[in-house]
Amino acid sequence: MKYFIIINLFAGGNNARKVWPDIKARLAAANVSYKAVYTEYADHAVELAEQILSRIDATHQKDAVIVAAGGDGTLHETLLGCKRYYETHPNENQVPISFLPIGSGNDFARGMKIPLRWEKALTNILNCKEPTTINVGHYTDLDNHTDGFFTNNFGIGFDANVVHLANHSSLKSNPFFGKFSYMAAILNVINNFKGFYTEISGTDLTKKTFKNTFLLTTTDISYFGGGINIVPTASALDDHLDLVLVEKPSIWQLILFISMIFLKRHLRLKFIHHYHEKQLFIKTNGNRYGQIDGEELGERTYNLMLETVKYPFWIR
Ligand SMILES: Nc1ncnc2c1ncn2[C@@H]1O[C@H](COP(=O)(O)OP(=O)(O)OP(=O)(O)O)[C@@H](O)[C@H]1O
Repeated sequence: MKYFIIINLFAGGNNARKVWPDIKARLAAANVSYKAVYTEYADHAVELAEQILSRIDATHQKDAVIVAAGGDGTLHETLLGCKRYYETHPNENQVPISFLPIGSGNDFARGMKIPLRWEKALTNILNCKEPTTINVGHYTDLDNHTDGFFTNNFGIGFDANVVHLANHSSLKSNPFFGKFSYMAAILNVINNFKGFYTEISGTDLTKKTFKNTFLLTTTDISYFGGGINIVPTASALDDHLDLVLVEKPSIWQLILFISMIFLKRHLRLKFIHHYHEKQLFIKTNGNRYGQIDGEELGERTYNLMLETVKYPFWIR
């Protein structure tokens, strides 16, 4: 096999930069044929994946693997680049994507049971013999006719507000307080969050409306937010998506919600709604923050159709 590695050295708060020399040494020791390319700016992995695919000739498409080495954001961008390439080259064999989790959250690795230690994850990649087809998330914005993909989740509301605030917090770049930026953002959002109106419907779900939505996450895997087991039964191996909608809780309900997450019983709470659907429609009012696979989407309104589409992965 020939491995094309897209590495984000900034992933995991520079963890990737620290472990990369060891990864290269391991690849050299195992006499692995690979080519590494480095992301130089945000979204660069999209372009790098497209460039790699455009340079692999037809005879080598069956022996090639693209490895996203970094966090969930690097994997997200790599998938987007591959999907965009095959939109214009639909008759080519799809080169599988693999994931070496050396980022911070690594939710995709948790969800797909990819070892979180890079040594083990790399061994699995090198021992893998065939691709596994995964059902990744696909969304279409019904207002402006754009679309995109996600390996993990598409969140509107609480989680997206936290990602936004933490990313723009002055604490984040502080060497000592940086690690508290998410905690500070969570407390801030809990204090100031205003619930929003949502309409949802699905393949087997007639329209439901909620006046005071707090968290609205469509997930393809069981984890979100860097290790929170939001839907323990969710799986990217089936062709369904799971939607979790939390109505704005009181402080006591919030404490109950958090405690029940640890017991994996939070989906039974009456202010939490869980749907497992092949296709979902989501409409919200007013400008709201969104996040996809932990990457900020900015503030906007949403009129979405979500479903899964298939892509080969090189993971087991
Ligand atoms: N050279 C670069 N300079 C600045 N940002 C970069 C660069 N390369 C990649 N990025 C951006 O870094 C961001 C975070 O990357 P990534 O998600 O891989 O790591 P992480 O945030 O540590 O991990 P996780 O998402 O699993 O928590 C992505 O938005 C990506 O676009």
